[in-house]
Amino acid sequence: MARSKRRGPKNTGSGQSRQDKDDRTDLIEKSDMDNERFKAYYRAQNLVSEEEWEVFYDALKQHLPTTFRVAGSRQVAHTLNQTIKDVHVPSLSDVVFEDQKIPPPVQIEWYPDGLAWHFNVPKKILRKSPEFKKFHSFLVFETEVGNISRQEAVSMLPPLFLDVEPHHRVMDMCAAPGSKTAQLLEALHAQDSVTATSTPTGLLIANDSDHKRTHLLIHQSARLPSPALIVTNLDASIYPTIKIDAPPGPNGEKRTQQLLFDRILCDVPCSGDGTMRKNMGIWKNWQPMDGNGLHALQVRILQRAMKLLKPKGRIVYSTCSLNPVENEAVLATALKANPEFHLVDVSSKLSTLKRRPGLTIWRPAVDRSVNMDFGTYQEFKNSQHLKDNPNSKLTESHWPPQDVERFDLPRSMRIYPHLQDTGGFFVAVLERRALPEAVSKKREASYSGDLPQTKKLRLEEEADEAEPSVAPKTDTEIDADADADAEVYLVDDVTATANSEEVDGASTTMSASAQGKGKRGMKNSETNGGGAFKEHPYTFLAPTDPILLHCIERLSLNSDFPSSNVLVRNPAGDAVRSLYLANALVKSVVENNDYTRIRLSAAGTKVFSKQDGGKAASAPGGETQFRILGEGLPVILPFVDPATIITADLAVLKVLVQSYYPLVSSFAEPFRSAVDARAFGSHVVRFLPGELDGVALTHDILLPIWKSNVSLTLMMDKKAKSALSLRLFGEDITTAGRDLAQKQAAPTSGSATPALPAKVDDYQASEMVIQESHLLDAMDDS
Ligand SMILES: C[S@@+](CC[C@H](N)C(=O)[O-])C[C@H]1O[C@@H](n2cnc3c(N)ncnc32)[C@H](O)[C@@H]1O
Repeated sequence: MARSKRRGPKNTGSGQSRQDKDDRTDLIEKSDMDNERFKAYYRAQNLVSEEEWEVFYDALKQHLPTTFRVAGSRQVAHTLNQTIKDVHVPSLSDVVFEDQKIPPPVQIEWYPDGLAWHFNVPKKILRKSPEFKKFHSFLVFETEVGNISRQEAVSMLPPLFLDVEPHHRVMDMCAAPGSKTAQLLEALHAQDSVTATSTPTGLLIANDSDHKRTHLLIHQSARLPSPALIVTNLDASIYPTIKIDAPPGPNGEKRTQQLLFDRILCDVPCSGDGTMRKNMGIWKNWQPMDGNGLHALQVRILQRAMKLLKPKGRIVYSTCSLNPVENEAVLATALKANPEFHLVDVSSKLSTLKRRPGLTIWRPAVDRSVNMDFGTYQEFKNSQHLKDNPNSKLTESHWPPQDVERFDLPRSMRIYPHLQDTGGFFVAVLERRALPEAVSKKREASYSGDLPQTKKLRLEEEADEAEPSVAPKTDTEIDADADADAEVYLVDDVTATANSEEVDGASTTMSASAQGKGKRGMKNSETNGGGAFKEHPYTFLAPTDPILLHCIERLSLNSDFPSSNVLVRNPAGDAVRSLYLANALVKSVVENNDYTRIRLSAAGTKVFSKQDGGKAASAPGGETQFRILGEGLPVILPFVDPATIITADLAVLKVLVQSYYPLVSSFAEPFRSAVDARAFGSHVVRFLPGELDGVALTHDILLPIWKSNVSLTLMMDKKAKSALSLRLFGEDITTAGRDLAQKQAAPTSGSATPALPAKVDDYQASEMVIQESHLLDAMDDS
């Protein structure tokens, strides 16, 4: 959604605290949910028939149901979904609150495999009904660990239409805060199992021009650690060319080629009026010029995506706006300029999704008073209105083109709130035609050495050669822009999104080049907060690096471990603290590009970390210890020698969940001897399916532990531990959970004593507790 600072609702996405939510100033009475300009504008656009208008308008005023998606790998998701169906739904089916029967959650009909749910229960009931309170805790904890994603139903659509596969090269151009990025990552990792992640051969670049929001994106994506993920912080409308390795030249010389994408998501900044049911401030502030002002940026982002796409590739363009100027008008302009693209008929996909076809007739409003007098741009151009308002930024592109029929705009999809009780949304799927055979052959020849090696081929230019495009900027021009901007990035404290300018009264985004040149009265009220771009460099360790070899040996990784794909991020390029794993394609991107120009915020995923603090940091012999990170384990697991994995049962898991540092001697055999025989440091335990006191573990769970001299620690952060406890034992039996329950039961009793004393061995407890924070807030931006 658009991030207007001047008006409209504050983005209520991730990062907002409960306190903030309670303090919301955009919550308004139903009687105030009315806006004459909105009515006049959209009635005239004929979004729905006259008879349907009232139902449509009334639906915008209704409380939006809570929706969530069961995330994670396919198997984990199905297991958790079954728990919701078999345990939670039955327990919520007979809830009566203040004499009213409260309906349980139901599955969203159109979402594949029934993995998305919605329920409409007021907050008061979530807080007071014991059954819903329990369900709510379950949702909060599972969201925390990444198994559930709270996301608006309609916001789940774009990734579904993108059809991502594990080998795809995927770009999410406007990705923060990242709910759709998470879906795309899941699709890349579709081959993951319950216990281990696959390493996709493709990659996902998640980009956002807002520096702070990019970091939110990194944080969110830690829930699905992936060696295939890159995060960048760039203006998508001038996204630079990314280079990767090409097959070597005839004499073995190194060559590069442009990275072109199979799939691109353009979930562009927009006026966001489809989110009115959630962002109620829009009722007060809506005016038609918001969409007019964003149109040009939306076109530029879509056209840049078109330039970055492979032949036969697919783009999904989406907004949470109802405005045709931000939707069909953008498509028509971009399709006209790029005739090698067409809209795909996706009417048979998600067949139960109720949708309306894209419009072919619309009229922009030319001022705030919703003046819609001009049916064509020509009329507007010759009008007295334009003579009186010579600074109007409205262009031909805001109106339907004369040959509108040729773009198949009805193939795009409009989702209205009254159709299936959701927010409003717009989605379109675009495809690029395949290259003519002659060009494909020429390209292949270029890599097998048939062409002079001096002819460094730009694949993008070849595609253009085959199918001349009338795009407004060439790649070379865009590259030149980006080059010019690179210097600016390093000296100016600015971000693209943060610096809004007024275009016909609308808040919109300046291009990075406009920012750099200090054009047009830039407001700099919100900056990237971090000054110049200050990310550390990325250095791949040599496979012979002693610390890397030490990690491989101590953690018993097999020879398949891609030790040449391990990178570190510090000025010296040494393995001092954290080690990250990237797949081959991510490595190729990192190694072939200039990061004074490309603001690279993250690459790959953190897998090992130095064990911190005092004596715990080094083994009794004094050697430095690295540990497998909890979130890194699924990535590393395929390479861990199975013989080194310790097996245990549910009883062991219960003790490890209940207390921080149980003594090795407190465990029953055979686990005690198995652990006793192990060295000081990081190990992996496989908890086998079984039953304990009526609790069933239905599939293997693999978790990292740390063994010190006499005790063990489960290496999970507190919240992940609580989520596991709730899922397995139906209650939070962790020390933190018990403390909290005690405090809640006796709020005035002062210091709460844990029901089970935590056993602390000779190494300091504080050194052993891992404080890997996760964002509490769910990702609920659309
Ligand atoms: C609709 S939101 C994206 C929501 C996101 N796709 C999700 O599902 O969580 C639009 C995003 O575009 C970003 N943005 C605005 N202008 C941009 C630009 N020129 N280039 C890249 N990102 C931009 C904003 O910071 C915002 O995060």
